[in-house]
Amino acid sequence: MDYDVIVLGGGAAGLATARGTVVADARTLLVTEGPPGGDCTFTGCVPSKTLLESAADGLPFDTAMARVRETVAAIAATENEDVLRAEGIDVRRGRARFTGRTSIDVAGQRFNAPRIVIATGATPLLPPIPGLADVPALTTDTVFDLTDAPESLAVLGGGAVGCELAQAFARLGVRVSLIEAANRLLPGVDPQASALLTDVFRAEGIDVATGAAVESVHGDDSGITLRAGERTITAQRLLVAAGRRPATEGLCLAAAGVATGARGEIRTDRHLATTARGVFAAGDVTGRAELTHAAYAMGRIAAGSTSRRFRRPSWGTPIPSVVFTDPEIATVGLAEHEVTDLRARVAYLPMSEVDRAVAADATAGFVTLIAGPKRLLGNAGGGRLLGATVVGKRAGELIGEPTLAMTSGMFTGRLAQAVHAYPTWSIAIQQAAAQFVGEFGGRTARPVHTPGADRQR
Ligand SMILES: Cc1cc2nc3c(=O)[nH]c(=O)nc-3n(C[C@H](O)[C@H](O)[C@H](O)COP(=O)(O)OP(=O)(O)OC[C@H]3O[C@@H](n4cnc5c(N)ncnc54)[C@H](O)[C@@H]3O)c2cc1C
Ligand SMILES: NC(=O)c1ccc[n+]([C@@H]2O[C@H](COP(=O)([O-])OP(=O)(O)OC[C@H]3O[C@@H](n4cnc5c(N)ncnc54)[C@H](O)[C@@H]3O)[C@@H](O)[C@H]2O)c1
Repeated sequence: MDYDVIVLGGGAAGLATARGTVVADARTLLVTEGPPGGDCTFTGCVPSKTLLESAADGLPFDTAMARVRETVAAIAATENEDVLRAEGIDVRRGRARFTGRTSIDVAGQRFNAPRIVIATGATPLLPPIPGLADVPALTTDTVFDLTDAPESLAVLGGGAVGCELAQAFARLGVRVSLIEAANRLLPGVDPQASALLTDVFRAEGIDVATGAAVESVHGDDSGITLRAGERTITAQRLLVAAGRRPATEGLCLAAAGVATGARGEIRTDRHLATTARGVFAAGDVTGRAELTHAAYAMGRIAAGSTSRRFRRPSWGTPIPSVVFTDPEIATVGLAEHEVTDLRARVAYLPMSEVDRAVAADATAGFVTLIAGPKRLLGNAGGGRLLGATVVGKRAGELIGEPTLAMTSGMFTGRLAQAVHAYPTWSIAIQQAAAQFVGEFGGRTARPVHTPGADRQR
């Protein structure tokens, strides 16, 4: 065999896999069509967060875009082909396809290895909306190449991409319409977070349409018109942010015996093994959690799975998620509307009761912690944490503590017991957790799904 492990795809998942196998002394080949770094570095997290930061700093559009290009280049330089080769990873640029369970082809050259890890990511999804394929729509693959600000932008899809980029473009002076088919923005998060973000967006001048499934699109370079039920939305440019689909096209998965699921995702077990012996998958292509840190975590598991026969690492650790709007929306585990165990309790704390938020005049937001009984111990010590939602200025930083609590399975009351520095934002977690072991500021944890619970807020 040419190598011990071949990794297909050089995004977060592929890089974590290759770095994990090479330190275990496995001869490792990384084949990647795009440059190492993948979606996160070039068309995802890095450009979008730089654009949001630039917009918050009040930079003009062209300066903001220049900062995006500089930041992408700086981060790409930390993981380029030279860096990887210096770490002992063989890198081959090109598109790979399977020719068998242990062999691949890259531009006519064949490589083989007993273990292959598929980490080819995902690509923007263009929904089958009449007319969409005929208009010059932007996606996240192209939007960061803009050099001039459009006068107006219609954003199709109110998920994480749509919300983050709608706010960034609006703050950069673009007239933005945001159109979401579900009855609220970010349909997966706590409904109160969706409502709060909608209010903030509208106050910033974003035209938010929810419950508005786009049914037809037409237009050209000079303008686009979208129809969603009774509504007609026009804008100079259109950004499609309607989700992503696993990138498996042309991989010839059948040649290796790798099966896919209903959404085109590669089917994997908890060790990230596919249906083909010796072939594993990690990252967005598995459809498990489309996040960089999740892709990284999966890459580490896949690397472990390629080298160990027994006690292979498993997927299942709590994965936090942050939407980097202002305010940020950070979640881990369950939101209240997803809880089914009626023994669970909910602690709610509005940011208006957190002194740092008051001092910063940034009280839009809240913390919700959900805790359930521990095995044999019930709710003693506050039970164990099942989930958290934090909405606020630094929510993305605050979600780390609940994630740690869930990962370690510790008593929720420990979050209240640990002394937090005053006046930090993170004290909000301590104040909320205190509600599980007593009363704090007149608040105690309440049962989930209490009739009229919303009125308590
Ligand atoms: C606008 C935007 C913002 C985002 N913001 C965040 C964020 O703030 N935080 C967060 O956690 N996540 C964010 N994400 C999601 C994050 O970018 C992805 O979850 C992550 O990049 C997935 O990594 P991956 O390694 O699975 O795939 P990718 O990064 O997509 O890497 C796949 C690689 O495989 C290569 N490839 C594909 N097919 C082949 C083939 N046949 N042969 C060889 N190579 C191939 C590709 O060229 C690519 O380099 C964002 C996504 C978008 C679009
Ligand atoms: N900060 C972050 O962590 C971050 C940021 C951006 C993206 N991401 C990841 O990237 C992935 C892709 O994000 P996304 O926002 O594109 O996808 P998404 O699936 O989260 O959201 C797409 C939205 O488009 C809506 N939609 C689909 N068809 C529509 C139609 N015809 N009319 C109106 N609305 C329609 C859907 O209802 C959905 O709410 C996500 O899974 C996310 O995990 C993460």
